[in-house]
Amino acid sequence: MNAPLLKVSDISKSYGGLRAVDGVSFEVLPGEIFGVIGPNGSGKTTLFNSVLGQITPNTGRIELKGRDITGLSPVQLNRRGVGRTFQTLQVFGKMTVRDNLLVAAQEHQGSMASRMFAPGDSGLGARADALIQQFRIAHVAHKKAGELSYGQQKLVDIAMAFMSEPDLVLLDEPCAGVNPSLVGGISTLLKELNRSRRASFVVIEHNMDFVMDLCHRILVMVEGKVMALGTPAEIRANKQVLDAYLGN
Ligand SMILES: Nc1ncnc2c1ncn2[C@@H]1O[C@H](COP(=O)(O)OP(=O)(O)OP(=O)(O)O)[C@@H](O)[C@H]1O
Repeated sequence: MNAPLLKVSDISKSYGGLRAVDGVSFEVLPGEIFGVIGPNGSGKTTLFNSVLGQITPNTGRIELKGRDITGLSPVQLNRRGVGRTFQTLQVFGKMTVRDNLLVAAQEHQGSMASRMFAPGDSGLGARADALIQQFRIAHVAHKKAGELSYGQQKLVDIAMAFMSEPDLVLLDEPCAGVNPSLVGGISTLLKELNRSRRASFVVIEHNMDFVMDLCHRILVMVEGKVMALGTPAEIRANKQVLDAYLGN
């Protein structure tokens, strides 16, 4: 069996008396698209932010390729091959699409200067151009990102996460606010990136059709705990999960 790419063991995080994440463990395999679903407030984002070094969990251990990465900062994680996207867009509206990609790579390398000055190419132009092709945004590459539709900006946002050539990308609600007609396009793109770059994903998403179609395995969180973990078919057939979603 494949050694896990990401191993999350017994993560807990409390806010006052509230156990937002309560003893969660799971593994993501190389090349896997792993979904995390659950009702609002079930702890998905807190779990994500614990894995990504954005918050410090009270307990637990996180390993990437067998090495302990618990407590590393987002920049340190990025250098080890972990990327992320946020629920809200991170693009800089006044910069062109291509410059957004160059800035993202430079920030991943720890430099903030490119946000204040014109971004240098630093040999990253070819990488940006390849992503622009792959994301089918060549026709808008030299437009200011703020002039694009929300859905197109979302594509730029996702492309930015790939500038550091990550092995693992955590996507926080990639379909939120996106026109339903573009959701299929995002799914196709993620499948393509998974195949062509061997990138693994952890995806938080409320759009159930999207998750069921895209993910190899799905973790269901309820009240900070793991309620179920399995293939889309197993999750669909799980009565406990159906009850949690359909409100009993
Ligand atoms: N910084 C914080 N301070 C206090 N409570 C918090 C904080 N962050 C999250 N919580 C609480 O922790 C619980 C889990 O929140 P979290 O945002 O992780 O859930 P979620 O599953 O991502 O929800 P959603 O689907 O709405 O994004 C919620 O009850 C939330 O109010």
